[in-house]
Amino acid sequence: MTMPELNEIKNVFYEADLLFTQQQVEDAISHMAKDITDALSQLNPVVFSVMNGGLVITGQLLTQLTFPLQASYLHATRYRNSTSGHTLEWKVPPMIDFQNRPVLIVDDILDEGHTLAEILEYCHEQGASQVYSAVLINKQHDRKARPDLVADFVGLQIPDRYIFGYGMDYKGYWRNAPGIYAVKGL
Ligand SMILES: O=P(O)(O)OC[C@H]1O[C@H](OP(=O)(O)OP(=O)(O)O)[C@H](O)[C@@H]1O
Ligand SMILES: Nc1nc2[nH]cnc2c(=O)[nH]1
Repeated sequence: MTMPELNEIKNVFYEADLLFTQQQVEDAISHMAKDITDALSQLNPVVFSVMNGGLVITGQLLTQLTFPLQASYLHATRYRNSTSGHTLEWKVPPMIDFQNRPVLIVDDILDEGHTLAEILEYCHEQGASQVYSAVLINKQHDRKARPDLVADFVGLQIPDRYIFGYGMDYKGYWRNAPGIYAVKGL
């Protein structure tokens, strides 16, 4: 990336609106961990992180889930480093066999929900006994892939803005931002 583009990346961070601080996000993740523990601690689940965005939330959740589980990842993407969605592309399918076992899919954001809906359907088709979903962020608007599409465990609600931080990117950058930020004007 050339310098002017890197300047754009820096400016996006400095001009963004902070929607949730690091402390608020950490509190939300702890609440999710408690609810997930109540629901799944006796079920020996397989937990799949949806790469790339699920990386940070999954890492922080896992150390608060102190019961037997197996953790792995899958990689499905719809946005490909841009700010609008395309068709879902499977880059890495799940690599742990979850036949007749409960599955928990962990992702950063439920926006229109096409990504999550396709992953959940795939897990049902492949023989999971139950399929649960956890997202750090639910984006509030009326463009969901299905009107009834909600995740089982949700950390925070946001308005209809394009956000980054805590695993979510702006043009491939700022997944490392320590809070939830909305891009100015988006
Ligand atoms: O609800 P939707 O409208 O389907 O969007 C949500 C998905 O979009 C992002 O992934 P993206 O495809 O950008 O890949 P990434 O995880 O590598 O950022 C995010 O991590 C979710 O998986
Ligand atoms: N980074 C990021 N990825 C998304 N994928 C779907 N919605 C969003 C969003 O608001 N931000």
